[in-house]
Amino acid sequence: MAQFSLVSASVGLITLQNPPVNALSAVLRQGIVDAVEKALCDPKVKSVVICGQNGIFCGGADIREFGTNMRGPPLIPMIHAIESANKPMVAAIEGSALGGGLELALGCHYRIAHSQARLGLPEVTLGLLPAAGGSQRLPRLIGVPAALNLITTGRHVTAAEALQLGIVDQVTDHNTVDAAVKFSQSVAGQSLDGRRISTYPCPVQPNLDAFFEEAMLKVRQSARGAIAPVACVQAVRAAATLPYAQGMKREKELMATLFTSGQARALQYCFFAQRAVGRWSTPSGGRWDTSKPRPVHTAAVIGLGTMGRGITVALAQTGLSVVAVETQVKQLTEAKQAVSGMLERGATRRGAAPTPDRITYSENIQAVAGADLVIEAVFEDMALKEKVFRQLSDVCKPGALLCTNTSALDIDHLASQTRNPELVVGMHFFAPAHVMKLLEVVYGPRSSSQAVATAMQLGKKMGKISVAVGNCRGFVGNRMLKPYLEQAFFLLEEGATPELVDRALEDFGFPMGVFKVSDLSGLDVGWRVRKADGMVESGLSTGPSARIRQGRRYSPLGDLLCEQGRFGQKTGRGWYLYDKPGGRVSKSDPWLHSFLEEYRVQQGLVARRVDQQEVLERCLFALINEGFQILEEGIAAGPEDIDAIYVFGYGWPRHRGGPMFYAGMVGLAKVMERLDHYHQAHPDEPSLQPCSLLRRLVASGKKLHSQL
Ligand SMILES: CC/C=C\C/C=C/C(=O)SCCNC(=O)CCNC(=O)[C@H](O)C(C)(C)COP(=O)(O)OP(=O)(O)OC[C@H]1O[C@@H](n2cnc3c(N)ncnc32)[C@H](O)[C@@H]1OP(=O)(O)O
Repeated sequence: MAQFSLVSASVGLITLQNPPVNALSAVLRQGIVDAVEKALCDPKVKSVVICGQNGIFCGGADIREFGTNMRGPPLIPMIHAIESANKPMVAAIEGSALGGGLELALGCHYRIAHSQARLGLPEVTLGLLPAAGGSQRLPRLIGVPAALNLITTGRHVTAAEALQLGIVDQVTDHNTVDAAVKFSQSVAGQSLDGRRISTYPCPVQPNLDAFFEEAMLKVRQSARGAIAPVACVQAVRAAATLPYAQGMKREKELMATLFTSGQARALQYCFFAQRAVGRWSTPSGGRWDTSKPRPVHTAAVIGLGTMGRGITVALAQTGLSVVAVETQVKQLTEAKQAVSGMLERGATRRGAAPTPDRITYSENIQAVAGADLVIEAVFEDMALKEKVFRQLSDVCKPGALLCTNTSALDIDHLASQTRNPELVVGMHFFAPAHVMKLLEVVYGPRSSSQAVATAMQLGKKMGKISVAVGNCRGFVGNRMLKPYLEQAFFLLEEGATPELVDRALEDFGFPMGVFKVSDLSGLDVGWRVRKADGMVESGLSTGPSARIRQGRRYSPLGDLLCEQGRFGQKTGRGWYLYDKPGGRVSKSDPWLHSFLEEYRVQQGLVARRVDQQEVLERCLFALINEGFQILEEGIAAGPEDIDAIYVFGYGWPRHRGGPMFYAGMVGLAKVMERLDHYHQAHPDEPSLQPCSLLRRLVASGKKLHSQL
C-alpha cells in the first residue's frame, strides 16, 4: 500500500509500503494512484513528496507478478498522472531507485537523493527494457550516450554520479525526506512547464545513424545472443528520433516481444535462483535459518600460488585481518608483490583505499594459530593436503574452521586427518578468486551446520554467490564438466574440429568454447589428474583397447597434445596456436588439423560431418544428465543450486537460465529422447545414458522448475 499524510501543513507525503523493497505490486500501484489523487484534490496540499518505507525508495516493478495475470492499475498511466500533476511532485530517494522505481522518480518533477542511494534501470538484466517510459525519458533528461549506457548495461549509479549525469537535482547527507519536504515547499507555486521530462526534446546526437550502428554492433557482440540489450538500443533510438508519444508506442511494442520471451523467463529465474541458494539446507538437517555462523575476524590462507593470492585479496577486501602463509621463500616474495598489486588495482577500480596493511605474511604455518578460519590453497595433491590438515589440526586454536580450496578432492578424507572433522568444509573458489562470483561451499558427512553457515556467511561477505553442495569427486561444477569435456573430445575423434565445437558453444552463448577454455586453463591440469587416476598410457597405441579405459570410451587426444608439450596458452600451443607463450589470441592451427587426421587414420576412425546441433546436444545434454544424477544423489539440494553454479562460475549464458532450467525449456522428454538416441549410437559412453531421475520425471510428466 501507499500511505498518505500531510506534513509541514502544506506537503502531501506519499510513503510506498511494500517490504522488503517496495516493489510496485498491484496493491502498491493502486495505493499510489489513490494517494496521488488525494494529494491533488486536497487544497491544503501545495506540493507532494514520494518516498519509500524503511530506507528504500523502490526496487522496481514486482518481478513475481510478471509470470501472472497482471491486475491493478498499470504503471505507465500512473506515472503520467504524476508527471502531469499541477503541484510539484518530488521523489525522495533513499536506498535504491531501480527499474520501475526510477521510472516513477523520472515521472516526478524533481528528484532528491541520499548520498548513499543507488539508481539504475536494470531491466535489461531481467530480459526486459525500461518500459514504463524510462527508455524515452532518460535520454531526454541526460542525453543519448549516457542513457544508452545505463539502459543497455543495467548498471547502478551512485547518487554522486546521478547528480553529475543530471538524473537527480540534489544530493543530501541528511534526512532525505526532510530535505525533499523543504525543497518541495521552496518550489511550490512555481511553473512546472520545464519540469516534465516527456516534453523535453531529446538532446541532439551528432551522426545519429553512425552512432546507433556502432552501438548496436557493440551490444550484439557483448550480448552473446541475448535479445534485451538489442531491444534497449532500439528503444533509445526511438527516443532520439521520434516524438515522445510515438517513442512510447515503440517502447511498448519492443517490450511486448521481450516480456513473453524465454530469455526474460530465464533471466528472471536467475534473479531468484541467485537469492534462493542462500537458503541452503543439507541432508543431515542443517539449514540457513537455524544455523548460527561463528564470528570470523582473522582468516588465514596456506599456500600463495595463483589461487591463494586471489583468496588473500578477496579476504583482505572484506576488511578481515589475513595471515598469509607460504613456506617457499621465493614464492612468498613474489606473492607479496602480486597481492599488493592486486589490492591496489582493485582499490583504484572501486575508488577505495588499498588494504595491504591487513595482511601478515609468514613462512611458518604456526602463524595461523590465532586465526578463526583457515583456507588451505596448496597444490592439488592429496598427500600434501593431508599433511597440511594434520599440521593445522595441531596448530589452530580450538574451534577454528579448517577449509580447503580443493576443486575435486575428498573433503571427508581431509577431515579425517584432523581432530575435529566437524570443523572441516570445502571452500572451492574459482580463478581469479578475488574476481569470480562463485564459491562452492562443500560439506562432508561430518561437517557441522555451523561450519557450513560460517563458510556461507564469509562467502557472502566477500561478495560471492555461495552455493552449499555435498562431497563427491569434482563437487557439482567440475563433476558436470567431465562429461561435457569428454563429449567434446569424442566429437573431435568423429570428425569435428576444435573450431567447430567452440563455435557451436559460443553461438549458444558461452563466452569461450570448451577448447579455448582448456587452452586458457592449461591442458596439463587435466593431464595430471588423468595420470593420477591411471588413465594415461604414454604414446599412441592402436586397436580396440587404445580408446577404452575402465570399460568405457576414452579419448587420449588431450594426453597426446600434452606429450608434445602443448599445454595451451602458456606454451603458445594447445588446441589452437598463439603468437607466443602466454599469448591470448587463438588462431587455427594447421598442425592440429593434420594431427587429428593422422590420429583418426591410425585409430581406423572415419571422419564424418558433425553439425552444431550434435555438438550442443552431446556436450550440453551429457552435462545436464550429470546434473540430474547429482540431484538424485542429493549432492545439490535443488536445480537452482546447479544453475547458479553454472551461470556464475562456468560462463553458462544467463539468458538461458542455467543447465537445468535450459533442460526444462527444451523439454525433459526431448532431452531424454536425444540422450537415448546418442547412447544407442555410443553404448560405451555411459554419460549419454539418461539417469533414472530424468526418466522418472519424464514418465510422470513432472517438471523440475515451477516457472516452466
Ligand atoms: C509496463 C512496465 C513494465 C516494466 C517496467 C519496469 C520493470 C522493472 O522495474 S523490473 C524490476 C527492476 N528492478 C530490479 O531489477 C531490482 C531488483 N532488486 C534488486 O536489485 C535488489 O533486490 C535491491 C537492490 C533492490 C535490494 O537488494 P538487497 O537488499 O540485497 O535485497 P535482496 O536482493 O536480497 O532482495 C530482498 C527480497 O526482495 C525480493 N525482490 C527484490 N526486488 C524485487 C522486485 N523488483 N520484485 C519482486 N521481488 C523483489 C528479492 O527476491 C528478495 O526476496 P527473496 O529472498 O524471497 O528472493
